[in-house]
Amino acid sequence: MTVGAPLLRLTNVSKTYVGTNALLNISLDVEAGKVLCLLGDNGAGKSTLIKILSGVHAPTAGTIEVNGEPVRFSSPRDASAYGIATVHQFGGTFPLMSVGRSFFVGAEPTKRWGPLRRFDKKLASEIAIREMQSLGITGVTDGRRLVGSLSGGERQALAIARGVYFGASVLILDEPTAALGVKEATHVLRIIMQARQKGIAVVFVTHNVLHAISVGDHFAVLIRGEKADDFRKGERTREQVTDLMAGGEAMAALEAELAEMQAQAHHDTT
Ligand SMILES: Nc1ncnc2c1ncn2[C@@H]1O[C@H](COP(=O)(O)OP(=O)(O)OP(=O)(O)O)[C@@H](O)[C@H]1O
Repeated sequence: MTVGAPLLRLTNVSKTYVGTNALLNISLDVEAGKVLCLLGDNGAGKSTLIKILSGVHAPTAGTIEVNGEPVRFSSPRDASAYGIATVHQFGGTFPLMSVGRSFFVGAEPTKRWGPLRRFDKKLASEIAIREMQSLGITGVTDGRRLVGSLSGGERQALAIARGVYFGASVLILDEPTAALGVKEATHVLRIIMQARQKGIAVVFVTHNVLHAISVGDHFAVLIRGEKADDFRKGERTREQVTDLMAGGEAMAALEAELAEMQAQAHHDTT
């Protein structure tokens, strides 16, 4: 471990699929107790970056360091052994599993598994419910409920609670607020802040500028696989970020076209 090194550092990371440069020379630092927002429109390379960080894909070029030490993740298990937990968009894919069981599924038996020598459903349920409640989710009181019966926000909370409980130092959240209503999204944003307060590094992947700005400390904007901007809280306005993501010129062209259509409609009715 190198003193002062960021928890996770990417240097000039690129990923090429056949015929596509999905990522080109991405350098990023992920710091403990901070929220790094990864912004980008469809196809910008966000999922590819998540796959690299979570050990699903190896980069074609570039280096990854954890606490200053170069690493190579050859599987998601490798990344998780380094404390990197990834929460996918719908908070996990076990709709027919109980909340209690899904909380412990795939967990490393050596870590917090100790008291559960054989799977103890009652205890697993109690722990899952307690951990969700500690993140302010009070609507789920029975760990026997099926994951599929939880709301989108509750599923996200369950997956985040699980990451926190099993000692993640980096939580990667893939579009955690995308499918949620305003109230639930707000709750998930609050949970992100709680994880940050616990000293966890959060990588919040989103295309929602408002959500990003409300919780982010550090921001990177991806456009067609390249890092188009990298800034800290307060250094850009919401409009500046939205314009950059939408591609300023494309937006101006659309506005001009809409104005013309409106003028035409006005002309037709008079
Ligand atoms: N397995 C693959 N093979 C070939 N090209 C791929 C593959 N996966 C992604 N790509 C391409 O790489 C580019 C980046 O895709 P990626 O899925 O990382 O973007 P994204 O920002 O996550 O988009 P979205 O928000 O739509 O999921 C796109 O042009 C995509 O078509």
